[in-house]
Amino acid sequence: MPEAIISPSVLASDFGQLTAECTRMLKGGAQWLHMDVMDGHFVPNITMGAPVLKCVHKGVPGIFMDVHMMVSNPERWVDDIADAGGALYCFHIEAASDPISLIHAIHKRNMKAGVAISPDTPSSAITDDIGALADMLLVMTVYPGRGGQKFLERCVPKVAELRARFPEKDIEVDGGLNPKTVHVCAEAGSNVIVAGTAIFGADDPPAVIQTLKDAVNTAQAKAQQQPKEKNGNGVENGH
Ligand SMILES: O=C(CO)[C@H](O)[C@H](O)COP(=O)(O)O
Repeated sequence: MPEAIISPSVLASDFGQLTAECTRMLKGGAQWLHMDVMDGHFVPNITMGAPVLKCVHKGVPGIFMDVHMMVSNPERWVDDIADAGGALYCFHIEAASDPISLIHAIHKRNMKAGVAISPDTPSSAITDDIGALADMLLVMTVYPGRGGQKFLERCVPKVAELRARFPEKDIEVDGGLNPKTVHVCAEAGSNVIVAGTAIFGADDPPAVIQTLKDAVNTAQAKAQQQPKEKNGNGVENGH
């Protein structure tokens, strides 16, 4: 099973202290930082772009920037984000005209490729060839555009559908995640947890990071222990 990864969303950070905020999260046990890039077209908000990411990359040695591109024309920014030090380039399937070519372009720049689906997009939009080529699949559990929204539990079945089709891939969830809502996502098969408000707004962010990580590890251990489905004769299927 892919490892539990916590990726705090910088949308909930103090943007005036972005480098220090990212460093604080890594020291607190986070492995990735979720960098929310919004262009005012794909979503009704503007955050930051490659110039800011470049400064963060320079100021935070070893950072893994999990860059979530909430932009139209995601093809346009691959080189800029790669040059800025992006480690993972996640684009929205709704915004991409040729997802396969885009994934190849991302890989060519030595970044991992992520494919995101918004709440109203079915998991089937990630076709077998796209899912097989991507490194990470992102199921949004809020409408992209701003932090602090209510978790949409109706999106969780899509996590289970994707986990069944792609057992080895990283599957990320993003939006309204906290120590209460994480469990349904982890049990459905998500291993990469994005949380903004719940981590940056906490009195003890390292404790929240650990709680989220524990939820994934516990769900994975439970899934591995579950006895295989048995047929009417008490014999395990497949034997
Ligand atoms: O991509 C996002 C919104 O578009 C944010 O990453 C997401 O909403 C996380 O914030 P929070 O944990 O506060 O819900």
